[in-house]
Amino acid sequence: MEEIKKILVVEDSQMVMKVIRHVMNQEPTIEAVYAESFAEAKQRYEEEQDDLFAALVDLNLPDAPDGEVVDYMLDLGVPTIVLTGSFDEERREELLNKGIVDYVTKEGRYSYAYAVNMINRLRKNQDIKVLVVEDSTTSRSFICELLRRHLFQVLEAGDGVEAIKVLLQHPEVKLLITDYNMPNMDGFELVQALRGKYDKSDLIIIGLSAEGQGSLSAKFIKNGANDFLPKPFYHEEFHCRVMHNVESLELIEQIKDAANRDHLTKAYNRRYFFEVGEAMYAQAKEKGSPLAAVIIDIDHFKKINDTHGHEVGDLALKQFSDCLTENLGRFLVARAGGEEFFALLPGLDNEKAIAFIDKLREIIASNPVYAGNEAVPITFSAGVSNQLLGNLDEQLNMADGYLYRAKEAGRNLVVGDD
Ligand SMILES: Nc1nc2c(ncn2[C@@H]2O[C@H](COP(=O)(O)OP(=O)(O)OP(=O)(O)O)[C@@H](O)[C@H]2O)c(=O)[nH]1
Repeated sequence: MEEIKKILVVEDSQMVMKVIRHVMNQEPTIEAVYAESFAEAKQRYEEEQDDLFAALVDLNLPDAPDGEVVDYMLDLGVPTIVLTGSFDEERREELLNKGIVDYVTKEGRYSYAYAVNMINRLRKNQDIKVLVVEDSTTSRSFICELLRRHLFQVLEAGDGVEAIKVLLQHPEVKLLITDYNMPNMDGFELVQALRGKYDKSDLIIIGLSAEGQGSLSAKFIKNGANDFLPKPFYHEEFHCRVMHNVESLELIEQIKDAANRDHLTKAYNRRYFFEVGEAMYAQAKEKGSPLAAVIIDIDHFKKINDTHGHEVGDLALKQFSDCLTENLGRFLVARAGGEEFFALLPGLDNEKAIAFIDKLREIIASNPVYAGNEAVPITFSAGVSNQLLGNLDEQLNMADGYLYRAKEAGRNLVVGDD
């Protein structure tokens, strides 16, 4: 389950507070702590500081009429979103320069929903790595500061060559922001080099083009960047562009997950298993390297459903699946259907694969599922085949034959080629 993070909301108007509470209550992963005055905000901060990750504060409070609560939060290093009754261009500029995350005018339900969406964004940003590629240290520091303010994990590189090195060390980077004009390898060369390896939906690239170089923007896109941003830009322009691209990537990931993963357990599904597995099979056959195909089937699963109900059955499937995914981490594992799972273990001969799956059998057998306070033991039987006969289907058929023998022999057993 996702960790719940806390946010401090400071607002003196009862009516506004009611709407915010309502919108916040729809967010299961964020818990709000409320304060109605500056004094109360200080108190809440003292109590909750270790769990707080951001604050949403009203600019004008009866005991802090001039935005003192904003300075207080910023001084403590709390990412702060400001709520204000009226839009004031000068004030907005001043606050953004001070280092607030965002500025939201109280204009109705939509603006509170926007603020909560921004809070959610901050929460998710903490897990996203961004690489900033820019040779000018001033400009690089500025961009990095903007990103850090939005809680991204930020990495830096001074040119394209360095960027490629950083990416190799940190393959989990999701967003790359690159300047055009740089020594050794410029922005276009970098984008071209990266697009050979990373798809647009694996790594977002935003190109920056300097003033007076308008045509560079279009060229960035033509070379494979997801987006561009002409310099100089406003804080909000930059953040909106980043947010828009990150949200698109997350949507694509959701679509990929819906296509590739099983709804209940979130493990890969049968379709994905064959898509990736057939390529692994072909590669093993071509290289003559070992590949173990495993079919894992929970024992007497029907009895769990019949005795404890479908909900406990579902819980057992989820726990079982999580345990498989965790222990088979570097291998391909999928829920083939019902209580049956497939796995492919490249690099392991039959003996090693059996030993590996047998260890997993012991782990599962010693981790019961709980139906209330009652421990319900779970065991599985498995068949393991390393015979690369004709295709992956045939290899799985062999493994299925062994699984049948394991069930026949009394279950809670692993059977392989020997
Ligand atoms: N709760 C729950 N049950 C499921 C799900 N998918 C399949 N099942 C149940 O899994 C059970 C599988 O039963 P069987 O194929 O008879 O196998 P078994 O009881 O595990 O017995 P053996 O495999 O012979 O050890 C059926 O009762 C299905 O209804 C699911 O998503 N959730």
